[in-house]
Amino acid sequence: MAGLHAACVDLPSPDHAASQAIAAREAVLTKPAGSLGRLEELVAWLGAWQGRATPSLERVRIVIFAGNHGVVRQGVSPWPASVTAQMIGNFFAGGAAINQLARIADATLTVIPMADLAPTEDFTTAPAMTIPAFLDAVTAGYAAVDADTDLLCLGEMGIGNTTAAAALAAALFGGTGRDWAGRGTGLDADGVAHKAAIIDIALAHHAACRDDPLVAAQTLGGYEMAGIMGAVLAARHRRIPVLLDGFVCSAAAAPLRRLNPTGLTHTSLSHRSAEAAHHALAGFMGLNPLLDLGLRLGEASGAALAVPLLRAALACHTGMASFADAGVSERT
Ligand SMILES: Cc1cc2ncn([C@H]3O[C@H](COP(=O)(O)O)[C@@H](O)[C@H]3O)c2cc1C
Ligand SMILES: O=C(O)c1cccnc1
Repeated sequence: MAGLHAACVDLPSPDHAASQAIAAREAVLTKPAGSLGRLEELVAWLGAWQGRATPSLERVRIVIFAGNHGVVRQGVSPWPASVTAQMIGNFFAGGAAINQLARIADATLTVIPMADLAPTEDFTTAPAMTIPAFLDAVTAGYAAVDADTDLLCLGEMGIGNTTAAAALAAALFGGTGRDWAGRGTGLDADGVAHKAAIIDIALAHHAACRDDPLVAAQTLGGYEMAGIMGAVLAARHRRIPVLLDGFVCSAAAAPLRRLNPTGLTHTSLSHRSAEAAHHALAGFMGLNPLLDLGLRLGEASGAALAVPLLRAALACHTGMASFADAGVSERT
């Protein structure tokens, strides 16, 4: 854990020369200054992390980490844990939402089943993972990042993982089950109240884990969430920009932000999930979602949907004429 902790604290910075070159070009394009709003910021962000004055979106990769959760036996999801493996089959067959969105995004899709889909321990009674199993999952996530990537989109599949994400968010940012539990895949109000109570039992049982973000992730997270954290860390070390998906993906990355206030500056939050606590979580993490479409799916769907937006931002930046080239008068 000490080695991982050090790796999470010691992080490279963005390439300011690249973002300055992008800002300089942006200033002479045929539009009022700043009129493309966040699209302009996105291009500067891509370039700063890629270390290129002309960012590229040739190699966009989507990676979904999948894992199972012992806490499902507490009745926190309306769906059986078997759906995790069945959906992996669906991903490979091309039948899931993410398959369609990956095609639209012109991105490769990789699905990584974690720990042979063995469930974590039920965290109401024991830590979700042992420390070695947690570190193995983080390492597997780290290794899943191809250095030859222009943009990494992350997502997850794991029945029960909105409960793990809520518990982890509570441990990292405070509050109780009621603050963080949401409907997930379709719980009713009674179901959400039960889920909140289960989270409170876990928080009481593992009170000490609140002091250490990595221990919180090991105790309350899951294998696929540890994989996401490892992938976000690898992307930072390799200076690859990352699009995070929804509530679960955000919670999985959150320990990096708690360990280093700049730990997620190479990430962008693709969307605000309909999972109620995502708005608060994004606020604690200093992330401002790009899209707000009422999605509550996970499986990297929001991240994939934001890729065409980034492509649009980049097309404007690279394709627009300057005032001088187009013969358009500049502001008086
Ligand atoms: C068919 C199906 C496809 C999914 N794709 C993503 N999820 C999403 O729902 C799960 C989390 O919700 P909860 O905590 O309520 O179980 C995760 O697998 C997440 O990726 C799905 C869920 C289902 C049922
Ligand atoms: O936003 C998410 O990550 C999410 C929401 C509901 C179900 N699964 C995932």
